[in-house]
Amino acid sequence: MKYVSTRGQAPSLDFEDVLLAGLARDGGLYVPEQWPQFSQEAIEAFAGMPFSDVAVEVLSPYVGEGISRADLAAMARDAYGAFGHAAVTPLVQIDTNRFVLELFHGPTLAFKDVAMQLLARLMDHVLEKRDSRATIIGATSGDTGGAAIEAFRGSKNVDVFILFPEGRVSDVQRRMMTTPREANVHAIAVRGTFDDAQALVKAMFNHHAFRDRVQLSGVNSINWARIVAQVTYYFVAAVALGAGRRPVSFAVPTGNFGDIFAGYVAKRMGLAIDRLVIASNENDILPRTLETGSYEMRGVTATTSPSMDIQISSNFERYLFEACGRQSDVVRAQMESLKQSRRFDVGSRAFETLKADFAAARAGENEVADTIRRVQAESGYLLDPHTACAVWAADRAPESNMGVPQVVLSTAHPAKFPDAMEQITGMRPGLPDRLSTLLSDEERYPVLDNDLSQVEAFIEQNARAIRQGQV
Ligand SMILES: Cc1ncc(COP(=O)(O)O)c(C=O)c1O
Ligand SMILES: N[C@@H](CCOP(=O)(O)O)C(=O)O
Repeated sequence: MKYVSTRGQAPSLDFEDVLLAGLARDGGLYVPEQWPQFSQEAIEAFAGMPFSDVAVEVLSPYVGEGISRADLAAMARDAYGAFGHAAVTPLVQIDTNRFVLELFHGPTLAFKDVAMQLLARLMDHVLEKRDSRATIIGATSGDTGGAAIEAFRGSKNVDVFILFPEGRVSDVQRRMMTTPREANVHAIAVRGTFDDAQALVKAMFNHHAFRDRVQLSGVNSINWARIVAQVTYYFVAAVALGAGRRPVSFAVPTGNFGDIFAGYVAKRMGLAIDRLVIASNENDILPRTLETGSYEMRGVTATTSPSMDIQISSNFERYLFEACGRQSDVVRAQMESLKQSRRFDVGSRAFETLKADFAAARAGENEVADTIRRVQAESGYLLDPHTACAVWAADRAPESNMGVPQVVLSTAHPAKFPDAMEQITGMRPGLPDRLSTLLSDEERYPVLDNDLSQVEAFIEQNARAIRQGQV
């Protein structure tokens, strides 16, 4: 399988190079040249398979020859073996036709672990094979950072630097990044928003001299491997609810558009998905785009679902590329317009496709709180604020009551947001015993300005690989 850039000006790469590249050299995002197809029989045959076996089936056509099926299977078994639930991503029924897909049974209690645990093993495997090293940078609004630091801590092949917006993540999220003691992992607070941090990451990728000097790699969902590893749970959930015989709908708490794009990929591969519902919090750029056909940035509002406090949804670029018929010059112009004027028009053809592929709704802060309290009162189930946005959106999506099973992706455990949960429910959800010292462990992190040269200098000074002259 070859991968092409959404901006059409970077070389096509195979899976291993895409895995290490992160962002394409023209600033675009890699997508596969074609979408592999599964027949309905092949999809139905996933029923009853262990999660890791479905992951191998889903990833194999994307990975190609470079990594053997046996190695991929061993990495998937290892990645998912340590999850806190035997099903890895269990479904819990909370209403007649409503199911919560719990994606938070990994080490850092958020859906990011599902992809990151496998991604770390894939990267290590490829770097080991090439006798090479990488410097990984990432931006986080709270969860990607902890998942990346957990997955790569102690790795001898990589140094990890995660930028998070100062004061805009929960204490639990911050401490998951700042308390690990391994010398190869670093959390950096940036004076700014997640969008600023993500812009710094992209700027480092686009600064080719720096990129080559430190052998930059990325673990945000700009990295294709992150997306494809998230596709697995759409198949697993849909098959458990009868996929093949009937369609299933999904409501997805959305920020960087990665998780919902993974659902779109599952659909392109043959999974019968009735509705993909984009759920946003007050930072509602995507629902507004679905209404108007115009993507327009506003300031970011801090909410009780901080991981979704995002205006620039990186993976929307992948979707635009598909929706406009893979015209990279159109995407390039849209991204240029976003940079210059903080807006772009989706275009009439892509707008029609967008409205056909997705529904969208925005949950305000009161609606998030009401949803958490209502679902708890009605079913006893405790939603975290991100998942609550998705329940709210699922209730409002057109055609959400057709008798089609509705799966709400639960992207984080409520214990990651104890202050918000206490404020909303009066109860403080506790962390699992294995994290009992998290809130008292010593933290280490610098606070840097939103300034490219300052951040690059910190990375160059602190990457072991660079200091030791190994890259
Ligand atoms: C808990 C949680 N929910 C939802 C999201 C949104 O996911 P995505 O960025 O893939 O749209 C994030 C972060 O991305 C998150 O951490
Ligand atoms: N919500 C995310 C933001 C980054 O998203 P990613 O999926 O592109 O890594 C976070 O928690 O960091």
